[in-house]
Amino acid sequence: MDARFLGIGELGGSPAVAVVVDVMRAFTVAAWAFGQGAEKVVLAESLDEALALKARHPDWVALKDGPPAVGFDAVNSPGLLRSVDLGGRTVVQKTTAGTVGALAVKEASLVLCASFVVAEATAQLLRARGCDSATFVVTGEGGRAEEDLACGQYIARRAAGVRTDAAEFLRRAAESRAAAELAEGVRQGVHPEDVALCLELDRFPFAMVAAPEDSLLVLRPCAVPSLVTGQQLTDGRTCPPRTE
Ligand SMILES: O=C(O)[C@H](CS(=O)(=O)O)OP(=O)(O)O
Ligand SMILES: [Mg+2]
Repeated sequence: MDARFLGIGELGGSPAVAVVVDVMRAFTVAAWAFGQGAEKVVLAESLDEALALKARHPDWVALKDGPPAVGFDAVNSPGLLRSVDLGGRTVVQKTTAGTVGALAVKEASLVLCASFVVAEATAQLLRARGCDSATFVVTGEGGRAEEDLACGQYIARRAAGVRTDAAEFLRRAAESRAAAELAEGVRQGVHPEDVALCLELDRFPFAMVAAPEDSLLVLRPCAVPSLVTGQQLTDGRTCPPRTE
């Protein structure tokens, strides 16, 4: 696979195929939202847009990073979200890096949002769609976040069909600045198990596809049936149709 690894500010236009990586924590959290039954995750452009969507749809679950805030129902923490029943709900997510990265490539014909918990499913979807090139958006730290780079590199190798031991990639993520900040309480809205949950390889059997719907960018799970992982989608949700 011809894989490029770019920060959000380095993109210079939408690629054809984009894999937007945010391990800590946006796309680990989005995967947990689907694991907890959410129907879709709307990726909001701003905190104001998230609040406006919540006002228009009071049953939606508004989620942001950082500390809890008035008007929002949840924070960007897998450890906190995993005890919330989201069956059939719509989540609106706004974070500092992950959601911004996805919106930056919303014109791409295929946008996958990824982290270690959906790594193999993401790689399998890239293979199934015949993607021989992809741009991996390293969302953290201006494109230098080690946890996002390691995860993107691991997915690229798996998408190319290269048998790869994940241990070294997970070690790099575990030793990243983001992991240290989460462990040391520098970041807010954190559960003690967040780092461990972000390093859980292939926890979920689905990839996550973002596509425009009614002028919003909407993330949905895309089940990869051959994968047996810790948790299955139980309600028959499938991939959105191929658009390219
Ligand atoms: O919630 C997170 O871990 C970060 C927020 S920050 O980097 O601590 O400001 O957001 P994300 O978009 O998930 O990287
Ligand atoms: Mg991040």
